[in-house]
Amino acid sequence: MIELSKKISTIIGRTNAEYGLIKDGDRILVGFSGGKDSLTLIHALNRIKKVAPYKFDFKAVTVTYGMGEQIEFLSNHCKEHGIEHEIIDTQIFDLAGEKIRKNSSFCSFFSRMRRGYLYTTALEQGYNKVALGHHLDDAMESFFMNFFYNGTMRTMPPKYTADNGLEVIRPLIFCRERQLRAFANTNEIRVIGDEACPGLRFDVKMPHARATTKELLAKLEEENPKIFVSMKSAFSNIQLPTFFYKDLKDIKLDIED
Ligand SMILES: Nc1ncnc2c1ncn2[C@@H]1O[C@H](COP(=O)(O)OP(=O)(O)OP(=O)(O)O)[C@@H](O)[C@H]1O
Repeated sequence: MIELSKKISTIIGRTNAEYGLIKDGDRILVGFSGGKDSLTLIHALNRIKKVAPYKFDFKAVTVTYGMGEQIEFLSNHCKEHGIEHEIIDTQIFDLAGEKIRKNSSFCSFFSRMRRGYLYTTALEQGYNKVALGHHLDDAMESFFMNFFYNGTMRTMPPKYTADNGLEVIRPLIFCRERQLRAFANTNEIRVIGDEACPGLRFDVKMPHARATTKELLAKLEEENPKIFVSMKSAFSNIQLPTFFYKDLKDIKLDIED
């Protein structure tokens, strides 16, 4: 029996209600890497499916990169818990070797390619939503990485509509990473960790921006335990006219990288 903490259930329930993430009749394709985040996501959706007054379907989909990944245990895990699972085998890894220039960001390359496969599968199989396992730490790290290194202020919305019409939802966006780690540990479920990151197999320097940003935020949180509460509320309290725009019409509205 899977134990999902009251805290996680409450946060996801509230996010779902406030942002209208899951609706009656939805068919949701869930990106399931096998990591602790998307693992929590599939179990949270399984729980909601059992108790919600509305009906929806979901399927966990794992994209492999053609690196000889051994992930049958993920299918077994899903089967054990009555969760539909599909593995999409790709050759993204080979393609990456040709496409990625030394020191360019392979993380975003893999993420874009993977998203392409998830979208195509969702559209081909009649799913209307794609769910991803990003959490609050991801949103904050992404914001500060963009702010410090890419000269832009952007993060990850709980819900948006992609150009192809699919709605992308992030039910865990207000959960803290440590809560998701605790979920996997408490339930003693085998997860795939950072060692599976395809970037580790390339002869290039790993990008340090994420690690540096993570450390910085952890240090700041030690000094100010409420920092994530403040950052979270700042994300829906943006005072645009106080920035350096000559004309607010210049604001870009693209959501995806
Ligand atoms: N190989 C994959 N196949 C399908 N979906 C994936 C895959 N890798 C990542 N995703 C989806 O994209 C989300 C964000 O990916 P990212 O690589 O940032 O994962 P993460 O922060 O390590 O999370 P997780 O613990 O779920 O792996 C994941 O939570 C998952 O929903």
